[in-house]
Formats: sequence, C-alpha cells, structure tokens
Amino acid sequence: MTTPLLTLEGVHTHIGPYHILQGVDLVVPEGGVSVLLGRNGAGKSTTLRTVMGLWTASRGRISFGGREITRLDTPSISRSGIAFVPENMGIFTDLTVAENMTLAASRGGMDPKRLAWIQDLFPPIGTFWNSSAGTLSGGQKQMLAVSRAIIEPRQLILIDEPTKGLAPAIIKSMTDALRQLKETETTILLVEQNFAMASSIGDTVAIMDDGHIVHAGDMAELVADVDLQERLMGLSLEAHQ
Ligand SMILES: Nc1ncnc2c1ncn2[C@@H]1O[C@H](COP(=O)(O)OP(=O)(O)OP(=O)(O)O)[C@@H](O)[C@H]1O
Repeated sequence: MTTPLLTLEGVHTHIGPYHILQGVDLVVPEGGVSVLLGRNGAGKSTTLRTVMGLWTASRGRISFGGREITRLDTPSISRSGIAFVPENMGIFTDLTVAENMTLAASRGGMDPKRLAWIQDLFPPIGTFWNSSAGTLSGGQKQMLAVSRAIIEPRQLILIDEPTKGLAPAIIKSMTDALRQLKETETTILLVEQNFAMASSIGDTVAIMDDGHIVHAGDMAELVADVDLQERLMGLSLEAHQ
C-alpha cells in the first residue's frame, strides 16, 4: 500500500446543534485520485471543509504528510500544501480571469511556466484571460476554480463536485484535465456524484453515508464487483445508473 498522505481517524464534526460527521475514517494515499462518493447530505462537503479547518473537528485526528493538522487554522492548513475547490467554486465574478489568478498566487506573482501549463490544461483560461469571470460558462468557471487552486504547486487538492451541472462534453474536458493533473506531483481527493466520471479517473474510492465511511477500497474492485455496486447502490450510485 502506498504511503498515506492524508488520514482522518474517528473524525466527528458538529455544526451548531447538529452532529454531522460521526467518526469518519479515511485514508488518501499519496499520488493518484481518491474519490469520495455518497448521496446528498451524506457529509462529503463537511469532510472536505473539516480537513481545511473551515469546521473544526470536535473529536478525532487529521494528519497530512505525517503531521497533525486537526486544530490548525485554515491559512496554516492551506500553507501546509492543501488546496480546496469548494462546490460554489469561490471565484470572484466581478474580476477578470487574470485578476482571479493573480489573487490566487498568494506568494507574489505567477510562475509563467506554470501559468502556460495551466492554460494548456484549461484552454479557456488563456482565451478569456481579460474577460470578467462572471461571463464565463459554468464549465469555464469550474476550470478557473481548479486553475486558481493549482497556480502554486500543492501536494493535495480537494475538489468538491467539479462536474455538477455540466454538459457531457465539458465533463470530458474536466476529466481529461484532472487526469493530466494526476500525472503531476498533485494528489487529488475528489467528491463526485457522477459515478461514470469518478470511476474513469479514481484509483481508490470511499463511500459515505450518514456521516460515516461505509466502504473503502480500490476503484477497480468496485467497478468489477457488480454485487458490491448493487449493495451500495442505494447509498450513492442510485442516480447514475
Ligand atoms: N452550515 C450548516 N448548518 C447546518 N447543517 C449543515 C450545514 N452544512 C451542512 N449541513 C448538514 O450536514 C449534512 C451533510 O452535508 P454535506 O454538505 O456535507 O453533504 P454532502 O454529502 O456534501 O451532500 P451534497 O452532495 O448534497 O453536497 C446535511 O444534512 C446538511 O444539511
């Protein structure tokens, strides 16, 4: 088994009076794509937000690269090498694509070589460089959100449902780009509801329900095991058959 990059052990998260994560155990190996599947409300976004310190775990332990990050603040977690693309993408629609990218390059200036690589990965970033981000299509906005997250090299990127609401052709471009990103030094933890997309790119998979991980293993095993898919169907795959 590859070395774990990110580990959650018995993580509980409360949001106000609600007990949302109820002992999440999750291992993201270094390299490749780990997919987190689960029906609406299962706790997938809360898991990503808890890793980023946007919610603080009330119990349990989160380690990244062998270092405990459970109670660090979000800027420190981000500086430690984790980028986050939230479901609402977090881009500035009143600013241009160029301004969005400049703001994301927090350590002063964009590396031109890296920017050229990103524009190659996501051609609309170059094409619409001086356009207002608000005028981009849904898929282009999502590409901008991912581009902002990778403007500086990161060891791990957490991406929340990048294909939500996108047309099949755009889902394919996004999947191709993430596949290229996975060939680099970046490990990806992807929350997805689109099982076809998730299974085409994922190396490992974890399935959540009711604030727990109910299955974890290799994606190839889940794809090959129709019985297992059927058992888990009601939990996560129902909308995609
Ligand atoms: N700010 C909040 N206040 C109260 N409850 C919340 C809040 N954010 C999330 N929840 C609740 O936590 C549970 C898990 O939500 P979460 O967004 O993590 O699920 P999810 O698996 O990502 O679902 P989806 O696919 O619909 O985004 C849901 O019941 C949701 O209503």
